[in-house]
Amino acid sequence: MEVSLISFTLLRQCVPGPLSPIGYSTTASRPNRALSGDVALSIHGVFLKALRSLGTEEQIAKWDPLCKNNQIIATYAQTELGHGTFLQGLETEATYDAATQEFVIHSPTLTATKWWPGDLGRSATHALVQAQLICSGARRGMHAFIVPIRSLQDHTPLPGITVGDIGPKMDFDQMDNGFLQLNHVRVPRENMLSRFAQVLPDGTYVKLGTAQSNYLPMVVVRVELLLGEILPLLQKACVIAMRYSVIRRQSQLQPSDQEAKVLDYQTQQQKLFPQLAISYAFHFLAVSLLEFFQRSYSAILNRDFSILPELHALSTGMKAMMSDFCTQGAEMCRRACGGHGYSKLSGLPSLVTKVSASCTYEGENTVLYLQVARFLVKNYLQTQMSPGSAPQRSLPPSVAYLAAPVLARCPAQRAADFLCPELYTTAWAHVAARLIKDSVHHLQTLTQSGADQHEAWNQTTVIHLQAAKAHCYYVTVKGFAEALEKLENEPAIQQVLKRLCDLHAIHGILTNSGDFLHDSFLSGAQVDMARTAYLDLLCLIRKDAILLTDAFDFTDQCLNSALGCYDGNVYERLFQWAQKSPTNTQVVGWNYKLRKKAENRQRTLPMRNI
Ligand SMILES: CCCCCCCCCC(=O)SCCNC(=O)CCNC(=O)[C@H](O)C(C)(C)COP(=O)(O)OP(=O)(O)OC[C@H]1O[C@@H](n2cnc3c(N)ncnc32)[C@H](O)[C@@H]1OP(=O)(O)O
Ligand SMILES: Cc1cc2nc3c(=O)[nH]c(=O)nc-3n(C[C@H](O)[C@H](O)[C@H](O)COP(=O)(O)OP(=O)(O)OC[C@H]3O[C@@H](n4cnc5c(N)ncnc54)[C@H](O)[C@@H]3O)c2cc1C
Repeated sequence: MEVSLISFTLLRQCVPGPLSPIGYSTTASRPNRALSGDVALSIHGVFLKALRSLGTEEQIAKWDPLCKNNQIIATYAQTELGHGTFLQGLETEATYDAATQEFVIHSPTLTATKWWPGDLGRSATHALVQAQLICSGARRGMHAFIVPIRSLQDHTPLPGITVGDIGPKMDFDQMDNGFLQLNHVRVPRENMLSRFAQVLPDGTYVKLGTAQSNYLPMVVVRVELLLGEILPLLQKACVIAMRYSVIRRQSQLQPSDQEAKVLDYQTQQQKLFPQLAISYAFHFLAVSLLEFFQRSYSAILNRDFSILPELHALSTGMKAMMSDFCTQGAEMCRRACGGHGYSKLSGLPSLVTKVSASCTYEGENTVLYLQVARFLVKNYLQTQMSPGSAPQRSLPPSVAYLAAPVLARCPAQRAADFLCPELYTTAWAHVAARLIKDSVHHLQTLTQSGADQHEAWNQTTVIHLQAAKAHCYYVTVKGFAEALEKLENEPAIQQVLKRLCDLHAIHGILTNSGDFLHDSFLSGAQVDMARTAYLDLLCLIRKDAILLTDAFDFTDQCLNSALGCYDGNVYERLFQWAQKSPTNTQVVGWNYKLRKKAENRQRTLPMRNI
C-alpha cells in the first residue's frame, strides 16, 4: 500500500525533529533542522548539562543565567593528553587550601594537559575542569570545578593559564578543540560543583553520592547525543542517497529498456534499505531512552541511584551501537552513490567524517560496550543464584529476557513467519542470552582455574563484546516493535513502518546467522526462509522509500547536497556548484592575468627577426 500524502504527513509526526534536551519544549528543536552545517559552541551546551547535573541549586542559579545569556562561554574539560577513557587516571589536581578556602587547580605533568575540549581553543572564557580532588590529605577521585580561563575584558588567558587549539582534525574544522594547562590556578571553594560531594571550609570531605556520581554528565550527554547529533547524520545520508538513487539511471534491467533507476537494482536496495530501517529503529529507541532518562533524572538528582545502573548500561550501549551503525550506514550511503558520492558537493563525505567522531567522543565505543557487558554479567549471575541465597531483586526491564523460559528451537515454518515481531524478538533474545551465558561461562572457567579476576576479564572481553552487541541489537528490535504497537490507530503508517522493523530484525539475523545457527536455534532451512522474507521486503519497501526519507523533513539547506536536493536537479547542481570551486574562479582570473602579462611582454619586447 502506497503511503498516501496524508499518511506521509502523519508519518512525519512519527519522526519529529530530535527531541530536545531536558526541560525544553520539543518545538524548540525544530529550528535545529533548519540550520545547515554545524552550530558551534556545542560544548558550551555540554557544560550546561554538567552544571545542572552536578551543581547545587545555588551554583546553578549563579552560573546558568551567565551561560544562557552567553555572558560566559564555557567548555567541558575532562579528557587529558594522557587519559580520555580511564577517568581514575586523570592527573589534573584540585588541592584544597583551608587557609584561603580555595582549590589550587594544577596540571602536574605534560600528560595532564587538558586536550580535546570543544570551544576551548579560541572561544571559552570558563572551563568545567574535571580533576582529582585532594583534601584532608586524601585523594577523593574526579570532581568538577568551574575555572575562569580567559579575561572577560579582553579575552586574554588569565594568569596560570596556557590555552590554545590542538590543531587540524579529521573534521569539525569549525570547532576549536583546544588544550589547557593550569599552573596552580586558585578558585574559591564555591567553585567545586557540590551536588554529590562537598568540601567544608575546614577541608572536611562530605560524600553525598557514589564514586561514579560525578560521571552523571556523561550519561546525560550520551542520551541526548543520540537524537541531537548522531542519528540525524545517518538520516541525512539516507535522504541524499535515496533521492539520488531514483534520479541516477545506469545500465539496463532489460536490454530493450531505457537505463534503469539504480534504486531498482536489488543490490542497491540491500545497501540502502537497512540504513533506512536502522534510522527508524534508532529514532524510536532513542526517543524511548530519552523518555526513560527524563523519568529517572530527577530521582538521580535527588540521590536515588537505583535506576542508574540500567540507565548507564542503556546509554552506553545505545551510544556505542548507534554511532557504530550510523558510521557504517553513512559510508554505505556514500558508496552507493558511486563517483558523485566521493564528491564533497554530495555532502556525503563530511557526513561520514562527522559521524565517525561519535564512535570516540563521549566514550570510546569498545569501552562503552564493555560497560554494557559488565551490567549483563552482573544480572545474569543474579539469575543463577539459588533462591533465598540473596535478596531476589527483579531484573531491570532491559534484561528481563535473562529470566525468561528458554525456547530451544525457532518455530518458523515458512518465510512469512519471519514477519512476526514476536518471533524475531524472541530469536534475538535467545541469541543474546546464549552469548551472555557463554561469556560468563568462559569468565568463570578462567577464574575457577586460578586466573586473577581482572586477567580473566581481559581474556574474555572479546566474548563479552559479542554478547553486549547482541543485547544492544535485541534492545533496538524490541524497541521498534513496541513503538509499532502504539500506531494501531494509523494502520497505513503502521504497515509501512512494520516492514522496516521486519527488515531491521531480519537483516541482523542474516548478518549474524552463525549466532542463530550455533545451537540450532535456527536451521539452515529457516535462515533461507528469513532470506526469502528479507528479499520480498526489499520490493515492498521500494515503493515507499522516498516518502520514508522525505519524512525526515530536512531542508535542502540542511542537507547541503547537490545530490539530495528536493527538486532532483542533480546534474545541473553539480555542474553549477563546481563552477564555484576556487580552481575555476581563480583559474579564470589566473589565466586572464597570465594572458595579459604575455600580451604586455609581447608589446614591450624588441621585435626579433623571425
Ligand atoms: C557538533 C559535535 C558535537 C560533539 C559533542 C561531543 C561531546 C564530547 C565530550 C566528551 O567527549 S567528554 C569526555 C567523555 N569521556 C568519557 O566518556 C570517558 C569514558 N570513561 C568512563 O566513563 C569511565 O572511565 C569508565 C566507565 C570507562 C570506567 O570508569 P571507572 O573505572 O571509574 O568504573 P568501572 O568501570 O570500574 O565501573 C565501576 C562502577 O561504576 C559504574 N559506572 C561507570 N560509569 C558510570 C556512569 N557514567 N554512570 C553510572 N555508573 C557508572 C559501572 O557500571 C560500575 O558499576 P558496578 O560496580 O555496579 O558494576
Ligand atoms: C571530536 C571529538 C570531540 C571531543 N570533545 C571532547 C570534549 O569536549 N571534552 C572532553 O573532555 N573530551 C572530548 N573528547 C575526547 C574524548 O572524550 C576521548 O577521546 C574519548 O573519551 C576516548 O578516550 P581516549 O582518546 O583516551 O582513547 P583511549 O581510551 O586511549 O582509546 C584508545 C584505544 O584503547 C582502547 N581501550 C582503552 N581503554 C580500554 C579498556 N578499559 N578496555 C579495552 N580497550 C580499551 C580503546 O577501545 C581504543 O581502541 C573529544 C574527542 C573527539 C574525537
